[in-house]
Amino acid sequence: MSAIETTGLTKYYGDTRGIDDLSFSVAEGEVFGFLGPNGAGKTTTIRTLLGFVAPTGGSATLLGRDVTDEAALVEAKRHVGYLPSNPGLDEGVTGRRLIRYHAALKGDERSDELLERFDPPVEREVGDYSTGNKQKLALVLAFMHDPDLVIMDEPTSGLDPLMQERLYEFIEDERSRGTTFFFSSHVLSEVRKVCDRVGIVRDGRLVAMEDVEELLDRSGKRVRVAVEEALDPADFEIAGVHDLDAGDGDASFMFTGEYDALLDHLREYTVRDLEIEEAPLEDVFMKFYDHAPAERPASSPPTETAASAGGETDV
Ligand SMILES: Nc1ncnc2c1ncn2[C@@H]1O[C@H](COP(=O)(O)OP(=O)(O)OP(=O)(O)O)[C@@H](O)[C@H]1O
Repeated sequence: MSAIETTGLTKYYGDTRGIDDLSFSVAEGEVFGFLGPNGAGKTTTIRTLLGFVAPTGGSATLLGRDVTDEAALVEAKRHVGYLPSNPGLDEGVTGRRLIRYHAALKGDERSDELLERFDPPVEREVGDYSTGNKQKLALVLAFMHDPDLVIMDEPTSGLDPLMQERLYEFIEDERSRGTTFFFSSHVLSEVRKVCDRVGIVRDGRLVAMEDVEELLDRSGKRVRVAVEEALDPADFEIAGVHDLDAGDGDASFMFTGEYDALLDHLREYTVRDLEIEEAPLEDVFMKFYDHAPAERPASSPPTETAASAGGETDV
């Protein structure tokens, strides 16, 4: 069984396209990153998966249960954690009180451990919390019932670098316990760090689905070389050289060829400096953002009228 499965999932808000014809699956135990520029449809996908808005077309299952079937969705959500991008927490109560409330709703398997890990100031009223502290409390609430699948909408927004690192470590630990993650992001470095696979959405459509390691392997390495001699582009007519920028005594390019051939070639020069590094993720992903073909025109009309949105509640 897939943790998440969508088939032709579509959501229009009136005439405005949210997502169109999304089909993908997330395997159990996988950490899946859902990437795309602003307005691409990431939040709409998450809200549709969680039943906060009804799809206009297509279907989706969470942990094998149809998200448009209310009873099935309630059952699925007992095993699902959700971290919204702006957790709308009740501001007039203490963090401790909210934790107790959530414990009564969905159970509490591990709030003590999570509080130790994320350390939000639980004795204070949530209204006095900083954005980062709200996010820490939201993390405790999202994980306290020990969910099998966790859906997170831009989880690191609002966290300082130290807390971001702590969250990445936590995701790693959870992954080794078999928890499945689906999270949206536009922070490319975090995708590199924690995701097994990424789906890239643009203008409401899925434009790529990639294994992160394979994607980086295929993209090759960035090479920078400085030599004593003057250089021109003809000096780098070697198989596997792309995006060449050759200056007077230095050159930089993407390389997908054989290293031996490159090193043999460089031996003809007096090399002053040589750097070979992983392709910058920005370059790798931007081509999907900018050039990937959309399957249909951006303004194609919905086939059915938008269904009414359900109320948004935490799970
Ligand atoms: N409630 C709504 N009513 C009307 N249009 C909406 C609504 N929510 C989203 N949209 C539209 O749907 C499209 C997808 O928006 P969505 O918020 O899902 O994108 P996103 O990828 O999450 O963007 P961001 O990274 O900026 O959060 C956008 O054109 C947006 O304007």
